[in-house]
Amino acid sequence: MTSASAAALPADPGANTFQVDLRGLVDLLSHHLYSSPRVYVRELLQNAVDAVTARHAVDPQAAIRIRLAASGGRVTIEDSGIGLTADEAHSLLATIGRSSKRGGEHGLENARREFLGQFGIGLLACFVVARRIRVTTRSARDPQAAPVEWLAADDGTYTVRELPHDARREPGTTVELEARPGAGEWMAPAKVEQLARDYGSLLPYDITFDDGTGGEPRPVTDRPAVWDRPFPTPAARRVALAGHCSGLFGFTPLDSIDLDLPLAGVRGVAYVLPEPTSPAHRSGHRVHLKGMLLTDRADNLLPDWAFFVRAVLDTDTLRPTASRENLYDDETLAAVREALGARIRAWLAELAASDPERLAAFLAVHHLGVKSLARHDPELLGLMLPWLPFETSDGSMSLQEFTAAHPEIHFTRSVEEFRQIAPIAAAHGLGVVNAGYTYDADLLALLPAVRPELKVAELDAGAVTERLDPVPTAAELALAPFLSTARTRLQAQGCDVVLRAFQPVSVPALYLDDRQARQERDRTAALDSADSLWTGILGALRGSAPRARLVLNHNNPLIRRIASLPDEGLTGTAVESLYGQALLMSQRPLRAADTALLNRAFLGLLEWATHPADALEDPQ
Ligand SMILES: Nc1ncnc2c1ncn2[C@@H]1O[C@H](COP(=O)(O)OP(=O)(O)OP(=O)(O)O)[C@@H](O)[C@H]1O
Repeated sequence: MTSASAAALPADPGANTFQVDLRGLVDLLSHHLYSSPRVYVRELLQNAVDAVTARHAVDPQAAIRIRLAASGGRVTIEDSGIGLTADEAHSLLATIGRSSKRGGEHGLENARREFLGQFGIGLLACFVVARRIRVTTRSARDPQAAPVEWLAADDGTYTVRELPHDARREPGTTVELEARPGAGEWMAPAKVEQLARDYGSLLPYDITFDDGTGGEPRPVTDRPAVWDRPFPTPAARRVALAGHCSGLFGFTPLDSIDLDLPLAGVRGVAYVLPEPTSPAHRSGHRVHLKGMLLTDRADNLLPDWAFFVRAVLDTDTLRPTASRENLYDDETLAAVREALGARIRAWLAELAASDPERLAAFLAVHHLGVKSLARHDPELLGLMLPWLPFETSDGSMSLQEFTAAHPEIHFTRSVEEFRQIAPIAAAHGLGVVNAGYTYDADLLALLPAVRPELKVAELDAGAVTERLDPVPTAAELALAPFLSTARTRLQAQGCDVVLRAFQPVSVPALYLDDRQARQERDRTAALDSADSLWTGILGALRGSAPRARLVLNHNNPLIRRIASLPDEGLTGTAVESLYGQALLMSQRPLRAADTALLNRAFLGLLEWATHPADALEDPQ
């Protein structure tokens, strides 16, 4: 019996060798490196595939055979690969971190190009589920070498012994695992077959599975990948891809996008999700590395904006992390990510040019994703302008349609502001776009870069007031005393009062302001609570910016009645109430002064309404 740690002899006889506690190491792997014991099936398949690849390089005529079997708490995998001599078994199988696949002039690079394994820890993964591993092997490189049996236990001990020549006549390797107590479920035939298919369906050699019931072995591999299969028509291909997607991801895709980057050795497909999904949601993509499934949860494969697809692909250039469960985030991955993003973007452009109906169906679900993408891509925005929906004062439509009627676009920054102003602005011929939704303000800001003839401006109080019909001079003159009372009353709120006639008649007053007016209000509020130094500075800044305005609607009967009230005190209270109501409708935040005014006006009206009738009569 030999200790695993003793296999690596120190170069200097005086030096000591690290001791490895195999159980501790296996615990570390199973709890901190691998996400699940299931990876042992992948490691077995991977070693068999690599062994066959190595055999093929020295003996291209050799028959290729990889057979996986499971029954009675044991899993066996047999390959017609390169095999091992007794010395190799000592040195490679029992030395953690040693791999034959990094040999040669270009070491690691070589391993990555030709083989799936490279780290020299794969076999250890089997100890996560097995208490004993038995390898019987015969070398193809050294036909004179006897077959070898390597037997290892999870306490870190192993034996190597040579077998008689007829114990194994053909080169190749058989690895047999015996389940650890409690790990039997991972070696149940159905589980092993399912895992083998999941990991190995695209591996480059035919692999079979035998469940030990005496039936025909079943294929594990299913090649070529669906995206590489020939189909009689594009429609037949579409149907096959849709079926593949629902089997793999559980949804029927809206469409599929071929992901083909020959230079980067990437082939695959991105399936468009049929339901809207949050931009914050990161889809898990399935990545195969030289056929072997690396992960079904890759979240760094596509640009963030491509959250509306789930991809499955096979690549031979990207690198795995040591757990072999994710992609190593290096420059190659960044370049591939960008190129895949460009591919998805090109698909969008093709759709816009050739199949508007499908594009419309896609945008009905995923316009948010496309908007997010177009924010940084004026060309794409230009391309999508006829299609991307916006909420406007003329209804939901594309900006292209909207600008045909309104070469000057006014937009509101909040949904509330839009709800309040848009119907009134629209009734007076002003085109307003609601930029309160995600990304819309960014897109409007980018619009002039795409269509320089368009004017885009934030909706301001002045622009709206200008569009509302002025009141005839005679009427305005007659109401001058009322307007003067109203202005005096709202002076302290920093609000002007104007009289206009507008639709709808039911709205008595409109509270309008714009960003500058808001800033001015905030400055005044700060002034009220500032100490004397700041009072001076803030005070010096005050006054030049436009103020908010309360636009009273001369068409509204209530306004006309209030304007002709004989009692100046009651008129003031009514004006304050109108201001408060319009302010509430605008959903602007209330300052302390506004809350005080609302309180005062409300109580004043209650006071008036509940006053005894005789008290209303002239005390004279
Ligand atoms: N079926 C096999 N046939 C021939 N040699 C094998 C076989 N399985 C393992 N080996 C040898 O044992 C070595 C160690 O295997 P192990 O699975 O631990 O690591 P690896 O495959 O080299 O790298 P990784 O940790 O990335 O999987 C391999 O490099 C290979 O030389």
